Amino acid sequence: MTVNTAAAPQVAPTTDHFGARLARAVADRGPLCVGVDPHPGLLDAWGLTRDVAGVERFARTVVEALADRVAVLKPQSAFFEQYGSRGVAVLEHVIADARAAGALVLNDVKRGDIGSTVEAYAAAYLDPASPLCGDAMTASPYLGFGSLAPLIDTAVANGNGVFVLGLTSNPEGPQVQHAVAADGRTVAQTVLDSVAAANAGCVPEADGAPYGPVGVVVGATVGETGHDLSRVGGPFLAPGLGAQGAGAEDLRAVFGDARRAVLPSVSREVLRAGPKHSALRSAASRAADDFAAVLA
Ligand SMILES: O=c1ccn([C@@H]2O[C@H](COP(=O)(O)O)[C@@H](O)[C@H]2O)c(=O)[nH]1
Repeated sequence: MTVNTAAAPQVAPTTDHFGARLARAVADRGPLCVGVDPHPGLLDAWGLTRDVAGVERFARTVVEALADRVAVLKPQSAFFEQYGSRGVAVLEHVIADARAAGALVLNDVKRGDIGSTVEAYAAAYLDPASPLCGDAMTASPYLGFGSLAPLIDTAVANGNGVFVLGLTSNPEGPQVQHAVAADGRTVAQTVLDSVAAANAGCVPEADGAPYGPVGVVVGATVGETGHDLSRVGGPFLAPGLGAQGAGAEDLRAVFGDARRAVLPSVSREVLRAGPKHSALRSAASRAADDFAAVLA
């Protein structure tokens, strides 16, 4: 199936769509997304070694503590890739174990390239034949939104999702994302509008899914930017909470009425409570309560 990102992709009728799975997970568990980011500093703090064994112990602990209770786990691929093939093998287990325990897995890989290469990324992260396949992945639209068509196509065909970088949480983001394109829109607004077009018609009424398969990353740190978030039709991933300085109230300022579709995402804020399962669970539960008051 070929997806024209300017028009609505055809939805495979027999698939359990990402939007429907996400809606169920959020209804059962709340919208919190917790990152699995085995930072070297966190390995030290947990008394683990800075090697693949330490990363494996760390990631296994996070999955054991949280995969049966949070809606989404988001492994940060970079922290696994830095250990080469053995690190990637750990990531494969994290994905399988987290999904088996009921969490949706969002692979934070931020991939983007020319379309023919993007096809291979789609096969790696969105096709169930791959051991790295999760429920969704992050993607960079800065080779042009249309270059992501193979990702969206593969996601839709397999009932998975893609989260496209829109307004990232880092201070350097606005240099590119706030730049004004020839038609007067910012680069970020063109991304938001392209996501809206890709999602249009992709919300299968029968599933009652409130989300299309294409989400957007909008950092909780970005403040009121004047971008129109109202027509996206997919979920928002909101990193930048906790360690990067944003708090629950920032979600209201950044997302306004769109905040009901937000998945607040925290990594270090929860992970530094470890390694005890009970402490990780308490930290995740505190964060969830904090955000719920604003997102309800
Ligand atoms: O705009 C973005 C996109 C992705 N991230 C990723 O989220 C986590 C944030 O970690 P914290 O410890 O909660 O700061 C990390 O994996 C980033 O690569 C982001 O921060 N901002």
